[in-house]
Amino acid sequence: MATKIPESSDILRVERIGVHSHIRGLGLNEKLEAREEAQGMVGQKSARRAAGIFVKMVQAGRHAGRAVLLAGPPGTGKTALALAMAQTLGPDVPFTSLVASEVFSLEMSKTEALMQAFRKSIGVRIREEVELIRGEVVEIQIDRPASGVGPKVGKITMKTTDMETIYDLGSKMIDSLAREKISAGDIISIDKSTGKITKLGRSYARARDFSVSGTAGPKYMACPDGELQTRETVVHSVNLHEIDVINSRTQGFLALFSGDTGEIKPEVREQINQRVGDWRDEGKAEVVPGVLFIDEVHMLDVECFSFLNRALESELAPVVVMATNRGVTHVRGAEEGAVLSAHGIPPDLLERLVIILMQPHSEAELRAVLALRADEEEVDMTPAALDALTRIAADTGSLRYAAQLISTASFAARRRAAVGPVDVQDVERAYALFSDRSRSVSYLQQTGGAGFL
Ligand SMILES: Nc1ncnc2c1ncn2[C@@H]1O[C@H](COP(=O)(O)OP(=O)(O)OP(=O)(O)O)[C@@H](O)[C@H]1O
Repeated sequence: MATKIPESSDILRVERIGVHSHIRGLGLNEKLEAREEAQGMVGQKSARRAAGIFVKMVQAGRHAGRAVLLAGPPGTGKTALALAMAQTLGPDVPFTSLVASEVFSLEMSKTEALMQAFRKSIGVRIREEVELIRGEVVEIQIDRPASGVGPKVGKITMKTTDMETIYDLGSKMIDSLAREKISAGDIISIDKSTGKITKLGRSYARARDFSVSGTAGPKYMACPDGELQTRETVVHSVNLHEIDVINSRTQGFLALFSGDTGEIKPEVREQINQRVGDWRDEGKAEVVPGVLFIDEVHMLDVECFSFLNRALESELAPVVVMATNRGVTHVRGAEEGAVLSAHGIPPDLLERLVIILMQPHSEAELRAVLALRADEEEVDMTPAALDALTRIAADTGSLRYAAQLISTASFAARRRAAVGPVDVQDVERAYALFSDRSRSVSYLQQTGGAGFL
């Protein structure tokens, strides 16, 4: 089987991490101690340190068979911490986030859903050697056929500071050059095997041609030196699931766009594992474990837990980070009369878990997180407005709710044509417009709405 590699630019990655976009890592120093605020993380110092130590174990390849359980009340930043672990592992490391109940609602078996989530969380860096022609365009000459019909032909002259060469052009290359609007003075690279043309910039020698001020001009650069033909190693970062889907006859890569990948045959996965293993042995690819975050893990059932137990042992396993806010509860799907278990997780899986406790945020921490979010959303706020938001976060017990009010308050400020930063009145307006959970529940209770609370 000739294994196809998906091109990362072709693939739509839908990651639900917009609200966590300010997080860039665990914010630890060289001794793995947490700084008060760093890389977008605030507080949770002992949890961050513990997560950092686990990441070190992963980097040393010593995490097989183990997983992390983050235990703490809602809104303590469990997702944020799991994402920070992924980012500490590397910039192109996959992060997959899943709420346990999702595995029951997809149009596939729950173990297949988990398997796909596992494979989405394993990154493969594929190295490819490409031959390039890179230099400055001296001249493009296009010859129309004398008869007026038939394909166009032409020549392109390219140079570096050390050499100059003329290459023949076929009609396809002529079209690509026209499409990319390549002209003399441009610095380009051409992939020899695919013919892909990339415009890198424009030669300094041509800087005078574009002296019109106020227009966003091209990027000027020096004419390259050395040989025109060079070899370069490019790295494609993909995940195992993407390779599975693209090589699965019944799915094809279009399924990656719709997300409707259906079930994938075990034989396809076995072949991919084999092929990726070969690439790894040949030094062509590197397998990098990413992070699979499973929120509300107590919602999984025994069948899912036994799948996890087995999958954690496999050679290709991501870092599994589970989260729960439950104490002792029943394991779902266990036989009648089954014993209660800590966090609703069966004891055999519990034994494999490293448990990290998450503490509720202090007011100062809530304020710091909200300030980071305002910064991230490029919303300027007065200190008093930030204080008001902090109070809302503390009183409603929902940092997420308070964070959501940032953009609404900013909108309110624009509506009143405010010239300065977002102020308390805008926060109040946003708070009045959009209810938090406890206000909406008490409203429904007062008006006779049905409820289970
Ligand atoms: N310790 C933290 N440092 C930085 N940002 C945080 C921290 N904790 C939470 N946040 C951010 O605060 C916002 C609200 O988070 P929320 O409390 O919903 O976090 P979460 O990670 O989804 O929590 P949980 O999974 O525990 O419910 C998010 O943008 C999140 O990234």
